[in-house]
Amino acid sequence: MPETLRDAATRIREHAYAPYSGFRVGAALRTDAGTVFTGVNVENVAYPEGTCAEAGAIAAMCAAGERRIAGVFVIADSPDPVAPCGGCRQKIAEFADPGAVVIMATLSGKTRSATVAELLPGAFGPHHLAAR
Ligand SMILES: O=c1ccn([C@H]2C[C@H](O)[C@@H](CO)O2)c(=O)[nH]1
Ligand SMILES: [Zn+2]
Repeated sequence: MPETLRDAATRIREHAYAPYSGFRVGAALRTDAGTVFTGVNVENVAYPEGTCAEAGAIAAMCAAGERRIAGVFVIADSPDPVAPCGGCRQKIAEFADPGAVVIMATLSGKTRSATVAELLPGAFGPHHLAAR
């Protein structure tokens, strides 16, 4: 049986590097072509230099030459389903249709899902640059 996005995100989360927050996050995305890419948060002693799990998965997708996200799964050991930060919402929106679904989950099994448009209403997009 193929690994689900949940399985991939849960497995990769073990590799998160989060010594400062202790909050380990795993992300998995599936592309339009059906490939799965994963990422983890990678913190740094210079705190603002830390990167999110979603950003890692997106970087892996681009490095592999793929560009379209069909769906995202993100998981953490949180009381409520972990929500992508604002920056990650913008990063996901760059490569996903507004209707693409982002599933947010806790290790304990709670989930919530939302479309990209719901996560980032009124998003800044290419149409804002069109007059240039
Ligand atoms: O969706 C999220 C939310 C938070 N974090 C990371 C950033 C930081 O390393 C830690 C605490 O904010 O969790 C992610 O990777 N993805
Ligand atoms: Zn983020």
